Amino acid sequence: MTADDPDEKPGATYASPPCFMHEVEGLAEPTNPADPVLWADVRRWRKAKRERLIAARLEISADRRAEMSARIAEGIDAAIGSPAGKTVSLYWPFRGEPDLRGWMASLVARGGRPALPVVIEKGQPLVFRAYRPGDRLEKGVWNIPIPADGEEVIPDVVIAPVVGVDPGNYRLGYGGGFFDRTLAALPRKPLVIGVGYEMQRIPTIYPQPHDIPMSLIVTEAAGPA
Ligand SMILES: Nc1nc2c(c(=O)[nH]1)N(C=O)[C@@H](CNc1ccc(C(=O)N[C@@H](CCC(=O)O)C(=O)O)cc1)CN2
Ligand SMILES: Nc1ncnc2c1ncn2[C@@H]1O[C@H](COP(=O)(O)OP(=O)(O)OP(=O)(O)O)[C@@H](O)[C@H]1O
Repeated sequence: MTADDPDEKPGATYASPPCFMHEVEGLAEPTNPADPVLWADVRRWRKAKRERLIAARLEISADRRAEMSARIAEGIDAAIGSPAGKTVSLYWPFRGEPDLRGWMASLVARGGRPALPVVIEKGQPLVFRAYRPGDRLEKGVWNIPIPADGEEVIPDVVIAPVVGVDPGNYRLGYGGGFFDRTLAALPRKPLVIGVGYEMQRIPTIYPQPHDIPMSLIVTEAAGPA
């Protein structure tokens, strides 16, 4: 492995990696939150991994992304069955995420209740607002469109777009910690479906104590796993 290896592990960019880093790889237990040095390494590694994964995702053609989004929508249907009466949080796609807005319309047609996540404040949990295609949107944090008027709801199902995902169903997101913080704070845990492309699967995100695994993952290749 060289310092340029895209799969380098945390610390690998140093001439002398911190001596404990070899213990991280393959570690089944969450690492120690009280160890700030280790977390600093993981955070640095995640930032670099995130950037590479987002760049790779944006290189996929829009047509191919649309095809994969359609397969993912089928996989979600297979996973949740009838959505009638269920509140399902989706997301407004950005940075090449699967576009499930067509599926959102079919959700409404089948009696489901879509919602979108809203960042109220950095460092705080997300809230979810009811949203149906055509409802008024406004610009939220990072310019992500959010429902302007929707009532606040608690979702039964949360569809979470991943930047990366590992075999333990741990999600690498954009680095705000929003989904983890939100799941930790919700009164009842929803079914959390991570969605992404096969190319976003990675061997580990180096899960930390704050990382909450998703219930299942749906990609273009396979249904629920
Ligand atoms: N489409 C979509 N909407 C979503 C999410 C998502 O993952 N996808 N979210 C899921 O959580 C929330 C937004 N989360 C975000 C978290 C961080 C950044 C962001 O730009 N972060 C900085 C770095 C932050 C840091 O490292 O401290 C950046 O990339 O420059 C953007 C959105 C709610 N809405
Ligand atoms: N339940 C929580 N309580 C307090 N802080 C948290 C919680 N969950 C995550 N965080 C903090 O959020 C920050 C970012 O976490 P992480 O790298 O896991 O983000 P992410 O999952 O990639 O981002 P996102 O969910 O926004 O897409 C970390 O500093 C972490 O400590």
